[in-house]
Amino acid sequence: MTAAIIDGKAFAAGLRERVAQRVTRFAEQAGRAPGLAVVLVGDDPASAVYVRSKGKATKAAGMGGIEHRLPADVPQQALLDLVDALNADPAIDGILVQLPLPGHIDEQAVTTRIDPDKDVDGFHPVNAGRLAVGLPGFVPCTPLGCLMLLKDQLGDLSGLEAVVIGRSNIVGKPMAQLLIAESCTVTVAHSRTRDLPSVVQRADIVVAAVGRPQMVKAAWLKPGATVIDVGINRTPEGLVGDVDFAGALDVAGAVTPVPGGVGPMTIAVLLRNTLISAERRENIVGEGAL
Ligand SMILES: Nc1nc(=O)c2c([nH]1)NC[C@@H]1CN(c3ccc(C(=O)N[C@@H](CCC(=O)O)C(=O)O)cc3)C=[N+]21
Ligand SMILES: [Mg+2]
Repeated sequence: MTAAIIDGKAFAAGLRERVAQRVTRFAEQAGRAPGLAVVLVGDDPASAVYVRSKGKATKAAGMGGIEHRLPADVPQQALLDLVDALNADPAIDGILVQLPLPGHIDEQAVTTRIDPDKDVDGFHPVNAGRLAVGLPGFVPCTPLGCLMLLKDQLGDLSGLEAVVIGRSNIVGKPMAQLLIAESCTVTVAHSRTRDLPSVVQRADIVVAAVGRPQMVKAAWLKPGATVIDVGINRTPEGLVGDVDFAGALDVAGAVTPVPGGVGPMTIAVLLRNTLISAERRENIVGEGAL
């Protein structure tokens, strides 16, 4: 048996195209483009690469992208002051402060300073709360991108057994909330889980977000399972996910590759969230499905 390879890169390109269509209509009605501010502190090369690709995608979608670079030793107060200024700027619809931040800066303090209605990352506790209770808000880009791929692959998810490996605020917890809302039976596994192989064995859906290269073994999977690999691990052998991809191809029903799976979805959903923020802020009803 050979699993289907879920083409996240192609799905993301389609989503970006649909976003760009709606951006055109937004700009006609609002007299301006949606604006996304990306803040990068320090000069970590991997972060700089992500920020650059976000900037390119933003412009390709017809949006305004404003990049703010601050030195690695910037005082926390200066970063908070910048966030305050972006919160108050009517041309800015979305604010993203690239994580991780240097050790002297309290990430929670920064994330919580962003206006929840410009928080296109969905990291603010108000947005986490909105997701938990089913109110409209911003959903973190990576788990929302995973959900889009799952629904595209499987249709209705109701009643399926889903296992999320990882309990981060950025991926694991919001992923679990989204799957609960789709009426899956959800298990969240983590580093203290006893007998992870047997937990994964019952899953129709596996979302792996642990950050450990090829940690999820093919032998753990239920035959036909749909496997979403959120891991992006840089190894001497190149970029690899959290799942043994080659092995999974023989057992799974469908699996996302790394690269070309979840990663491109993260950026496409960021553009979607920024467009939705702009439409809400200008009271414009978007037309055309996303
Ligand atoms: N506030 C904040 N929001 C984020 O969304 C955020 C962040 N901080 N910090 C860093 C992580 C990482 N991240 C990725 C985005 C795109 C790819 C992506 O496009 N990956 C491609 C290419 C990978 C490559 O070649 O490096 C792929 O998987 O195919 C990956 C990772 C967003 N992040
Ligand atoms: Mg940190």
